[in-house]
Formats: sequence, C-alpha cells, structure tokens
Amino acid sequence: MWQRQMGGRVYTEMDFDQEETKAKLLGFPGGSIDLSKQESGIAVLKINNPSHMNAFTGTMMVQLEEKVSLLEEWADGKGLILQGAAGTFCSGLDLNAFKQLSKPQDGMEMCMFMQNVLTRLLRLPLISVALVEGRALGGGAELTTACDFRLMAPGSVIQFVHKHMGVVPGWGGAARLVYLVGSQNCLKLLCSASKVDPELGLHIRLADGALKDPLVEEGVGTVRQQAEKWLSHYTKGPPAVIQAIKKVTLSGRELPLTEALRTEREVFGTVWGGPSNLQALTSKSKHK
Ligand SMILES: CC[C@@H](C(=O)O)C(=O)SCCNC(=O)CCNC(=O)[C@H](O)C(C)(C)COP(=O)(O)OP(=O)(O)OC[C@H]1O[C@@H](n2cnc3c(N)ncnc32)[C@H](O)[C@@H]1OP(=O)(O)O
Repeated sequence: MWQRQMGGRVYTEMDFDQEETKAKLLGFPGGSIDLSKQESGIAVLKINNPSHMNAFTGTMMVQLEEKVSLLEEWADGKGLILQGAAGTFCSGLDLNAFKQLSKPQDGMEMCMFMQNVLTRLLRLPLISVALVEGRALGGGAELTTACDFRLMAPGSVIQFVHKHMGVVPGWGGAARLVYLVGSQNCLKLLCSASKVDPELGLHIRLADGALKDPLVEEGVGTVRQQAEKWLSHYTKGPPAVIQAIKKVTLSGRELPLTEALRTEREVFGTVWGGPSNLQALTSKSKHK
C-alpha cells in the first residue's frame, strides 16, 4: 500500500518511453554513480566525474536510477549520504549533453527521467543527507534538494544558475525548493542565481548544518566523518523502525490528511507487535 501510494514515479509509460530515453541518455557517457552500503546501515552514493567537476552525464543519470532501485530494496538500510568526488559536489548537467539535448522534446524527456529518479530518491525509506562540498550548481543544486537534509562544508556553495543558462530548474528543484525555503526565498534564489554559502543556507533553512574545517579545528574529523556522525543521531535503532518513521513523515508531507492517516495506520501495522516492539515491551516490563 505504502509503496503504491508513495513509491511511484511521477511519469509513466503514458508520458514517455523510459527505456527509449535511457538509451538516448547512455549516448552521453562519462563518470559514474558509485554506491557503497555499510554495515552500519548507512550507504554512500558518490557522484563521480571529477575531471568535469562531477558534471552529470547521461550515463550517470541511468546509473543513479539503477542505484536508487537497489536502495529501494535495501531491507537493512537506515541512512544515505550523497557526496561528490574530489571535494566538490556537482556542477550540474554535462554541458555537452546540454548542447545535444537542445530540442524541447529531448530536454523534457531528460527532465521526466530525472524527476522520476530524484522523486524516488527523496522517497527512499532512508534518512538522506546531501554532503555539499565545493560547488553544487544548476542541476547539482537541484540534486541537493532531493535529500531530506543538506550539510554544507566550509567554503561550499549551492547556486541555482539556471537563469544564466536561459532555463529554469527541470529536475524538480523548483518544486522542492519552494517546500524547503518558501516561495519568496525560492524566487530570490532563482531570479538572482545567487550563491548560497553555509551561513545563508542555515539562515534560509536550505542547509541543516554547517560542517567544521578539519584543517582549522583539530579532532573534528573529515567532513564525511562529521556527516556520518550527524546522521547517526537520527539512525540509531532497528532499520524497520527508522524506515517506518521516514514513511509516515513522507505521507504526512505529501498526502491529503485522510490518506496520510490511512497510510500511517498501514505503516503502524508493520511495526506494532514486531520484533523491536516486543523486545521493548519485554525490557520495559522487567523494570516494573
Ligand atoms: C537541469 C540542469 C541544467 C540546468 O538547466 O541548469 C544544468 O545543470 S546546466 C549546467 C549548469 N552548470 C554550470 O553552468 C556550471 C558550468 N561550469 C562552470 O561554471 C565551471 O566549470 C565551474 C564549475 C565554476 C568550475 O570552474 P573552474 O574551477 O574554473 O574549472 P573549469 O571551468 O576549468 O572546469 C574544470 C573542468 O570541468 C569541466 N566542467 C565543469 N562543469 C561542467 C559541466 N557542467 N559540464 C561539462 N564539463 C564541465 C570543465 O569543462 C573543465 O573541463 P576541461 O575543459 O576538460 O578542463
């Protein structure tokens, strides 16, 4: 029930031929999206195209979809960190692909593909964090909004540069940005294409944390270690319970009240009387 209501794609085969679009996107090679799942239940998705500032190629779009599919089935998963390679996040759509996808229909098919993938990414039953180092530009800025939280490293910048490209966000970034920062701040960020640094990010609630500089402050660990420590505060506990918390939060955010309540009941039924619940009851009764 939950999967049907919340896990679905935005666009179906009624809207576009996903497989045909995939084949087209694979015509823009370069880079990779690498997934590593850890025993702790935290996975890391690496945006890996460092020679091009982690610009997002067609191959990377297809690989992102494949990795999201794997994460949707990860029963032991609790958290996810989205990070760019070589100390920077993502400089947006690969400009070569941009040029070659210049026909409106091609652009819209790419958008539908990426909106489907990023919506599924945001709806993963995992607590997700975009670890922003260096620059997150254009589509890269949109990628950061497809996670539950954003942690910004010292000197990092999120910049919706779309106006400079004569376009608007197409990967769902505008819809998600309005939800995160409100319509006025969204308008300001898109119309000014201004740089959001950690301080401004915290102020407008685009960022949920500013990480410390390990070169300045001893003992704070790398930014990745800091992000993992931050995320660990929210992923302590059994995977089934953490996943259920994300599901009821998502339904509360996305569904009309009656449907959200019904979904909450469904999800509640998956954990009530489950092993974690029974174990908690047993340990509580010992304290009487
Ligand atoms: C729907 C999303 C879509 C949209 O509509 O907005 C987009 O995302 S469009 C793309 C938006 N992104 C950009 O406009 C950023 C473009 N890149 C830059 O402005 C600069 O590269 C930089 C990111 C500010 C870094 O500048 P700098 O430090 O001077 O390094 P270089 O410019 O020399 O870049 C190093 C290397 O990386 C290549 N590169 C960088 N960004 C891209 C990109 N988006 N696509 C392809 N390649 C990119 C750059 O060409 C250099 O490679 P070489 O020329 O081979 O050395």
